[in-house]
Amino acid sequence: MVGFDYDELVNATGSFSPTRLVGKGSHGMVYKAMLLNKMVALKKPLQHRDNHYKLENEICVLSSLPKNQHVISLLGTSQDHSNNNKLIVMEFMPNGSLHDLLHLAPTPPPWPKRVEIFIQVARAVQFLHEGKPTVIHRDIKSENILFDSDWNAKLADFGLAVLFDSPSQVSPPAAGTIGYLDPCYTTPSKLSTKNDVFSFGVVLLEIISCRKVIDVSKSPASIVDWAVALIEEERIDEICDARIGLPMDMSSTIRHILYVAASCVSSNVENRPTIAGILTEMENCVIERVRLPIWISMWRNLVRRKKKHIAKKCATVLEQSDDGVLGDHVSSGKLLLWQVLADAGTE
Ligand SMILES: Nc1ncnc2c1ncn2[C@@H]1O[C@H](COP(=O)(O)OP(=O)(O)OP(=O)(O)O)[C@@H](O)[C@H]1O
Repeated sequence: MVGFDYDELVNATGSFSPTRLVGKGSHGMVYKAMLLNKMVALKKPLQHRDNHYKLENEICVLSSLPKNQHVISLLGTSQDHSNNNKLIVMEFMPNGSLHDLLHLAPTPPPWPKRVEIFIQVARAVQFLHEGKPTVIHRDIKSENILFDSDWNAKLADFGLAVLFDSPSQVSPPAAGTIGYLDPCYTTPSKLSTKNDVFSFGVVLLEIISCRKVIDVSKSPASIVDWAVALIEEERIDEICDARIGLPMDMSSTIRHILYVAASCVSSNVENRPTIAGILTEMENCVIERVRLPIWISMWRNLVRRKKKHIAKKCATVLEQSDDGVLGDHVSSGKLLLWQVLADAGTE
């Protein structure tokens, strides 16, 4: 890991100028800066002792991870020798967060993009849960899913993450963000990968509905209570973001993903799937969807050929018929048939 010169970072951010500020969390401010001809993001903790611990923890977890395309990359750190303040230098994510995309962007994301995001975030979580040691993120939420320049999703903010070596290790106090936090995670001993699975399920519901995870103007206020009741009653359409129509060929995929989400947020921890199980389910239903257009096009070809065949037969009969006997009826019938033939040829 690179150790950056603190003064160089101060310079690169214009002394932490507000014009370079790209985000603010409850623990730190994030600035963009040009370093070695590359745009990077710098995280500076807010002045509170706990925030420095969180930053140290984030450095410790991120530096223990191998590179992954769906997890934010740590580029280095820096230390202000006058007060021991640390800074994190990480890759810059220019396209904002999933939270902004869902709740602030003028145009809602199309359904195939939403499915791509589910899978990319699931891959990030799988990488953490199946690594050695296992990492439990503890703060999976739409604000912590950021987009790179190609709109690939990456999981960020490892301030609360835990390196989970064995179930007997001393766990930190339960923590997370209200709305995403597993209600079963009430004591340190309840820490498990299933806490992340719960939060991931909430993110799935948020992506599909674009509803705020806690909306006090609605009843029920919690997205989980609202969506699970609708899923149980098979009222799937009412959950889907109404600003953008759900294409027919996507409806079974989204239905399937809603079932996955419902199992992730199950109040019985044992009933929740592992992230590997979730990923297999999601990838299977995407493969189904990709297969569908092949069947549709085969079916359409068959219909087109039949239409052409029937139209040609009718045309021959009409050619052979005596226009004089049937008069205008035949002429308009021919016209109609040529229209059918033309349609069959161009469809
Ligand atoms: N690498 C990055 N590139 C661009 N923007 C970023 C980057 N990292 C963070 N941000 C922006 O800064 C915001 C705050 O960052 P982050 O969530 O890491 O701070 P935090 O104080 O730990 O947050 P929390 O309140 O969740 O604890 C993010 O929501 C995002 O908008």
